[in-house]
Amino acid sequence: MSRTLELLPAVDVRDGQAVRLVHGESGTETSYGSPLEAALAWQRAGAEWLHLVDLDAAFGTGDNRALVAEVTAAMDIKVELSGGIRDDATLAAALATGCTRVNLGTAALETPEWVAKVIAEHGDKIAVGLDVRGTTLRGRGWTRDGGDLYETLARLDSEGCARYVVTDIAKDGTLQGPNLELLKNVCAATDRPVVASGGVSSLDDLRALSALVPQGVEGAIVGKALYAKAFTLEEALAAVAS
Ligand SMILES: O=C(O)c1ccccc1N[C@@H]1O[C@H](COP(=O)(O)O)[C@@H](O)[C@H]1O
Repeated sequence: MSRTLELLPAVDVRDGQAVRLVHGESGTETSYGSPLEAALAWQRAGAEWLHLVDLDAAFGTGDNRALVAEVTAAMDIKVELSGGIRDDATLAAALATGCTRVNLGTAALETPEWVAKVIAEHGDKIAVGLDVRGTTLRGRGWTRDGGDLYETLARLDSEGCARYVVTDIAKDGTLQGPNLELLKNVCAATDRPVVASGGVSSLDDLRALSALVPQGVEGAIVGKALYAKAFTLEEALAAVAS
């Protein structure tokens, strides 16, 4: 039986607001109001997952931890939590929200021993976000280079990482379509499931990502396209179901 592409509508939180960025650059925010209202709207529309990001924690400009915990607690659906999860304390706080899994970015680049340890301890509750420009990973709010994509992928595979969330920074927030070549290359390099992030602009993009499910693309994060009303979440769910 062929699997259906999972859709993860995104709620990125900056300074208490749901926002979208362009290329993940601080200062490019468009605000979309209450994160809780946005998350509840995606849940009402039929989402099975929420991709929830604390952008202040990712950028190191503070955090929205209490709000992110409040949103997670209000959800009946699965939540993937990202942003600023870099040590025992921030990981414990993230897992204590009741989220389904967390997504580690910077930590996988800067503290690989700690990441290997928490992968061993928490299994598939840990995903690693591979945020790339070309094939160079970026951390600390995507402001610093963090090594080669494929070397890091091989290391994380050997440590038992359960899943990767792959973001093409050049596409993120741009409505230019996902980087299908990058996703195919990552899927060819690992047998772990891959969640695609960045660039989704149309239902055809979602159909193109669905065609990569047999190669290992498990899901797709959808952000700007939903907020810009390029399509509704109901339409997106129908498109990947057919
Ligand atoms: O999602 C974004 O738009 C984004 C932009 C800039 C930086 C990070 C962003 N999101 C996610 O944050 C985590 C990384 O956080 P950290 O490095 O672990 O603190 C990762 O999931 C990014 O995709």
